[in-house]
Amino acid sequence: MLTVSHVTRRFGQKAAVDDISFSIEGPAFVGIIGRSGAGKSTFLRMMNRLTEATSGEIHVAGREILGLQGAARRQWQSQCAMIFQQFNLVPRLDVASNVLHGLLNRRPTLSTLFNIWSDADILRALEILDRLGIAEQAPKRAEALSGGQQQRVAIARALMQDPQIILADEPIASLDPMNAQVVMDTLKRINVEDGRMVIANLHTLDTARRYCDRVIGMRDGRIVFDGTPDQLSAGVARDIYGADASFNEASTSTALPSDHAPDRAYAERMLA
Ligand SMILES: Nc1ncnc2c1ncn2[C@@H]1O[C@H](COP(=O)(O)OP(=O)(O)OP(=O)(O)O)[C@@H](O)[C@H]1O
Repeated sequence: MLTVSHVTRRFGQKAAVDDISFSIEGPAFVGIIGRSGAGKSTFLRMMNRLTEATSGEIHVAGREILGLQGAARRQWQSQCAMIFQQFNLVPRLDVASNVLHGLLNRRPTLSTLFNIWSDADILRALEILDRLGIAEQAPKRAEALSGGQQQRVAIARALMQDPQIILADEPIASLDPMNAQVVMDTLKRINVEDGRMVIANLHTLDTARRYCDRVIGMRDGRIVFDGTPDQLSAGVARDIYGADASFNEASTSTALPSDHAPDRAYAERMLA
């Protein structure tokens, strides 16, 4: 269904994503892991056409999507909804309107600007909120909700687009563990119940292991691991995060050697 072929994105001399290729069959839940700067966000943003690729092709259901322009590009963007770490809601707007903004690419700008929605659209937004367990929040301003609730609103907005693929860029990085679990459970439900592909950049290994069918590890713009969660051994994780052999997932920062401290501290956080 999805084939990524030799995709590269350069910023000046630096390749943020460096000639990556992989395929995904069917509605899998795929996690992308890697240290900060590995190229995870750049890849998701290229898929969604928020960032242009320097070279390469991405085929989805036989259609090349990196070359799409104008209306076709916007249509693709609504078929592959994006969820961000910082939710990207309109804070002062009520929850239901935020969800309805998922239709942005599918209707005239003026209607969106003046918040004019059909009864059918409003009903659908409320049904989605109900499905995600936050229907009672519909009239509240988005900014009044907890982080976990806001991320569920962002997922509801994504579902409003009825996307084939959901791209989630560090969807739980700003959440406490309990809210993180609710959000990941929600994404998993959507993946399993609706058959929508989910590709999520994740910052903790245990989340990748728990929720993903497949994990892709990136380092310096390249894919250095592509396998199932049970193939993701501590040694493989060390390679991905650039930590040395003294490293293990249960280690604490005090157990780490002090040279290259920032890198190790980062790797430790990832491995925790
Ligand atoms: N717009 C840009 N201009 C210049 N360099 C960029 C730009 N966007 C990303 N980069 C660089 O590309 C590399 C990959 O960044 P990217 O954000 O994709 O990594 P990441 O794995 O998502 O990291 P993080 O987890 O911190 O978001 C980094 O070196 C980053 O500085």
